[in-house]
Amino acid sequence: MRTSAIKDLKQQLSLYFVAGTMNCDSPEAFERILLQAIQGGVTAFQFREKGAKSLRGEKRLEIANRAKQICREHGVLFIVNDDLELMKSVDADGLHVGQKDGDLKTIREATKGKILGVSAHTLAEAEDAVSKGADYIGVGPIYQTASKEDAEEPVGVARIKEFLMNHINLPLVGIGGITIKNVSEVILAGADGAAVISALSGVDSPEEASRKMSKIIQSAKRDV
Ligand SMILES: Cc1ncc(COP(=O)(O)OP(=O)(O)O)c(N)n1
Ligand SMILES: Cc1nc(C(=O)O)sc1CCOP(=O)(O)O
Ligand SMILES: [Mg+2]
Repeated sequence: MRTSAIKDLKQQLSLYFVAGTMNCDSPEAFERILLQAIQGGVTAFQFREKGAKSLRGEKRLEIANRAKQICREHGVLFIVNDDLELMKSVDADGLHVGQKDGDLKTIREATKGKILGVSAHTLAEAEDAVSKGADYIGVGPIYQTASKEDAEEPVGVARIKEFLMNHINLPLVGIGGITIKNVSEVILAGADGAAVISALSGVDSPEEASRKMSKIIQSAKRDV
């Protein structure tokens, strides 16, 4: 990736909303929440339709297409979680994979021309992701999270600082337990963005929460 493209991606990942219909009361609520969160300032969205209550088949494809449409209309990056075939079917901007989602070299080959995000919990995983051509890294869980059943132990913002001290220069996105109250700490530690599920999907006003979070992130970025 060119330096200017990395800089653009760092900005585009500032407030990264991750969600699926199972994080909301219904598919209709999912669309409404996504739109409101975008209106408040979300800059990237990851379609993570996963787990027991998630949609399958045609319905899943339909909702993914609608979410992509909403993102495109508002200039928001649209990333698909885990599912390469779905990413291709909806022509998303990219794919996000974790350490257990397959061989990274093969996934990189299959996502040429798309943004590839990779989760890293340790420095060794981050270095591996860099060497295999990831475009950004999701680091976490920064704090305790209730949104992911198989989450690792929290690593704290120290892990972000460790990556930076060891010259991991890709865009870094913190994830896991990030809220309005602690997001500034994540950005001040050096992350380029914050990825959240419950802070935007589990609130009365996703627009207001998103607006507040977005302001805090932009202001913390000026202080780094
Ligand atoms: C931005 C971002 N960072 C990390 C993750 C977690 O990915 P993974 O470890 O593959 O877990 P699942 O989300 O697939 O359950 C993410 N999704 N997004
Ligand atoms: C999807 C996901 N991945 C994580 C990781 O550590 O890789 S933590 C997480 C859940 C984030 O949800 P919330 O913002 O509600 O804590
Ligand atoms: Mg995954």
